[in-house]
Amino acid sequence: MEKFIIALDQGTTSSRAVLFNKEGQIVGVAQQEFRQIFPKPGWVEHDPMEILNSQLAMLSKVIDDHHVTPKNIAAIGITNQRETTVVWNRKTGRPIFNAIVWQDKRTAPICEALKSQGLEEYVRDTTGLVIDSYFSATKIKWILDNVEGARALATKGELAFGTVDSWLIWNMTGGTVHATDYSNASRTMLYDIRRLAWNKKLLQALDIPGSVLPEVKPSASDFGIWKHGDVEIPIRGVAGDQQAALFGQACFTPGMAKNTYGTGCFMLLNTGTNIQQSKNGLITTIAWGLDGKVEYALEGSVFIAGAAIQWLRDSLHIIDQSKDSEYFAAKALGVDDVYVVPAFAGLGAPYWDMYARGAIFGLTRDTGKDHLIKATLESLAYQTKDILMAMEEDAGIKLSSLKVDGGASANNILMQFQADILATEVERPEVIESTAVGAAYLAGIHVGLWKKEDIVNHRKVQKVFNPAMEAARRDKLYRGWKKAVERCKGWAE
Ligand SMILES: Nc1ncnc2c1ncn2[C@@H]1O[C@H](COP(=O)(O)OP(=O)(O)O)[C@@H](O)[C@H]1O
Ligand SMILES: O=P(O)(O)OC[C@H](O)CO
Repeated sequence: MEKFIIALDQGTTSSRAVLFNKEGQIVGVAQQEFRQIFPKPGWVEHDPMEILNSQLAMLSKVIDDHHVTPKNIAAIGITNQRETTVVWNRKTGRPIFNAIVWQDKRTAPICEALKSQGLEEYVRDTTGLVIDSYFSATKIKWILDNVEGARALATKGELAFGTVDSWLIWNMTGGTVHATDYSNASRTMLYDIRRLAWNKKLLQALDIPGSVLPEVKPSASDFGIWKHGDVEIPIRGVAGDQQAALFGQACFTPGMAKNTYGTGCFMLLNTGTNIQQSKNGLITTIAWGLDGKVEYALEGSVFIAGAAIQWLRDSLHIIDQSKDSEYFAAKALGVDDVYVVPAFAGLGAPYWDMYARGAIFGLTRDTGKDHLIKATLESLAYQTKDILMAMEEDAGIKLSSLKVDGGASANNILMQFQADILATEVERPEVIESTAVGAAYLAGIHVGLWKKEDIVNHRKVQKVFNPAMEAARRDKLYRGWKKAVERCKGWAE
């Protein structure tokens, strides 16, 4: 009997369901974008019901489109935009507020209060993170403090918090399972990544009752059953999207790294069972819990990457589709004077500046749309260079090749510029949906369909981009970028 696995990839801008056959090949994809809500400058929200409905619609669509008999689907794996915070009423099942998205900056004052209590080192040691509005903790507090009646309900144990994986699991299991996995828990700024437990001191500091929290499980384990009519499919794999991509790129051993170009850009380096702390502005995160152990990664998180291309499309209306950026940027090749710093949501690693804001530099009378598009694309590569330099210094290694994936890695001009500006080979696999691959394999491994090593055998390289830029030009360009970043810092303070 033909067996399938479905990965649900709930990203920042779209919900995708990806159907894999037993050979680990993608045989179907259903995808739907959903609304980005920007109520105030610096605020970013999603409607949790839109997240849920679009994700379930894509799950049903991929099954229907490919005429798969549901009983042939061995398991579902879930991977998700991380940190994004949903709080819902356990009795009604309804969210009490919109999801506060990872990019949202409204909780910067709560972060400042934590810093002034001298908690920075404690947070780093315990959770592996820096104090920043990026993570879930301060978003939960904001909802409890600002939604009428929320705190009273929370105190009575009637509210549940979840990252998007938990929200989907809760709904798919009819409100019977309130759970997450280690990789997602490690993004809340409430989870002790050494002791593998929720941290009481941080919960107290933020006045968050422990009763709202989900159970934390290994990334390949039993997350309940999706019942839909007479269809029953087990949910057996869960991981945050960036950790899932690390898994999907088969970065199983310490020293292996990948960089995913989605809405943001996230480079993760496997550090095995070693909890490595960064001296250069990176964070420490749980990669996954598998085979009875937890493994860790160093991460460089860039907040705005593909989102900057969407800004060209949706706000400036100078491209119709993201992929058109390649065509227009090609027309401006050789013109290097313009820089776009897309600090629309502050700056993440290695700068961690919640008050930085975006800017365009180097405009002259002849600057046109093509230059702006090229500079925006290049900003993804410059931000990646910032991260790679920090990571190589932290880990004391020199990457010979960077494994890339995610939507924007399809862009050849960007990938060539990436290789040039890093002076490092860039390797793009045939399947750039590594996130979905990772989630599918976590589920497939748990139901015995695959072994970890199968990913290595199934993974194929599609193209290698070799660095071709002269060192002098590369250094000059990167100096320009650093200068531009300096001028964006602290803008909204
Ligand atoms: N050819 C392309 N060139 C540049 N950016 C692209 C291209 N294709 C997609 N993108 C960008 O990549 C992002 C989508 O990638 P995806 O991996 O689906 O992200 P997410 O999981 O965050 O929703 C969007 O922000 C889009 O603007
Ligand atoms: O939506 P993506 O794929 O850019 O991922 C978002 C990250 O998980 C945020 O930490």
